[in-house]
Amino acid sequence: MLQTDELIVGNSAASKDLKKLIDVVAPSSTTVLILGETGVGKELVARSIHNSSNRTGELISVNCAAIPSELLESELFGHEKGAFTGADKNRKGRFEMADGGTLFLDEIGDMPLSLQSKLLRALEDRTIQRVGGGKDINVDFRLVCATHQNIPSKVDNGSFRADLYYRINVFPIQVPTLAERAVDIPQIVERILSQMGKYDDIIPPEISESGYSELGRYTWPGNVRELRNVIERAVVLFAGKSISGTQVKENLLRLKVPDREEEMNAIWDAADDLSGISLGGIGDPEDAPLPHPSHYRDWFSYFDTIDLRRHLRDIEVVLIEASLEKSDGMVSQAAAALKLRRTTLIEKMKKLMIEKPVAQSSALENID
Ligand SMILES: Nc1ncnc2c1ncn2[C@@H]1O[C@H](COP(=O)(O)OP(=O)(O)OP(=O)(O)O)[C@@H](O)[C@H]1O
Repeated sequence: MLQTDELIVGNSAASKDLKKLIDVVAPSSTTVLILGETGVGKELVARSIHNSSNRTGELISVNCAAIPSELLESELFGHEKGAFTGADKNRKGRFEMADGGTLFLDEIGDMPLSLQSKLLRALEDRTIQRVGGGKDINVDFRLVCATHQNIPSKVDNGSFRADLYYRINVFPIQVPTLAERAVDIPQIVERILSQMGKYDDIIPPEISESGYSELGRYTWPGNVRELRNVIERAVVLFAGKSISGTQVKENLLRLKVPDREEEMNAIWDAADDLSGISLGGIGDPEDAPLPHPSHYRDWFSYFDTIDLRRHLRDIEVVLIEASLEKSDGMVSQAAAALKLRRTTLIEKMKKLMIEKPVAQSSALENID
C-alpha cells in the first residue's frame, strides 16, 4: 500500500506540514475533517490517512454530492429486502463495508439535513440500522470527512447541524492550494507525466525554465486537478517538444496570468497613501494574528468589519522586519528580498518607524 510520501508529491514547507499532520493522526482512530478547495487532493489525503493507519479493513469512499439524496440513505446504511420498491434483497451499506476500515465521506457539506441526524447517531453509538430494518448493527469504522465548503456558515444558516459539525471537526486538516505550494509544481508535473506514461504511449514534452515560471505564477483556481488537465493538453499539443513560457501562457493556461509585479506595485502604491495611520495596533492583544490571504475569503462570515488599511500596514511592518532580520540588518539585501528599491525601503522604514535589528545598528541614520 502506498504511503503518504509516495502518494502526496511535494517538498514545499506546506506539503511537509501536511504530511506531518497526516502521519500524526493516521495511527489513531480520531475522526478527521479534511478542508480545502476543489482539486487540492483531499481524497489523496484520505487515502494516505487510511494507508498509514493500522486498520485492516478497506477504505470505503462516498461522495455525498454525487449521489441523489433519496438514494444516499440506503447507500450509506444499506436496506432490508422489501424496504422500498425495488429492494428485492438485503443489501449492506457503506458503513458496514467500512467495518474494520475507514469510511470517507467526501463533500460532507452536501449531506441532506434528514440524514445528518442518522449519521450523528451512527457516530455516537457506533451502530447503524439498515433502511427498513429494526436491528442495531455494530460497526467498527474510522470516519474521515472532506469538504470544500464553509461548514460554519452552513451551521449559521441552518443547513448543517451544529452537533454533527462538532462531532466531525475533531481533527481538521487544511490542504494547501496549489498556489500556496507552487514550488512543488515541477515534481507534481513529473508524477503526472509518469502516471500518464503507464497507460498511454506518450512522448512527453519538455517544459522550459520560463515555462515552469509561468506555471508557478498562475493562480490555479482548479488546483492539482487543473494542473493535470494542463499537462494532458501539453502532451497532446507539444509531444516531444520544448514548451516556452509564452506557449504556456498562451496555449495552455485558461486565464490571463495576472502580472504579479503590476499587482504588487498597485498594493504598495495603495499602502503608500496610508500615511498618518497609528501603528498602535501591532502587538495589541486585541489583534487577531495575521490570517493567510485565502482565509480572508471567509472573513465576513465571522466578522462585520476589517480595518483594511491598518491590516495592510501591519503586514508591511512584519515583512520588512523579517527581511531585515534575515539579512542581518543589510538594507540593500532586505530591499532585494522584498523586491523594492533600496531608497523605497528606507523611506518605508522611516515612515513606519522600523529600526534595523539592534545587534547590527541601533540607529536608522546609519543605514548601510
Ligand atoms: N500532492 C499531490 N501529488 C500528486 N497528485 C496530486 C496531489 N494532490 C492532488 N493530486 C491529484 O490531483 C487530482 C485531484 O485530487 P483529489 O481528487 O484528491 O482532489 P479533491 O480535493 O478531493 O477534489 P474535490 O474537492 O473536487 O473532490 C487527483 O488526480 C490527484 O491524484
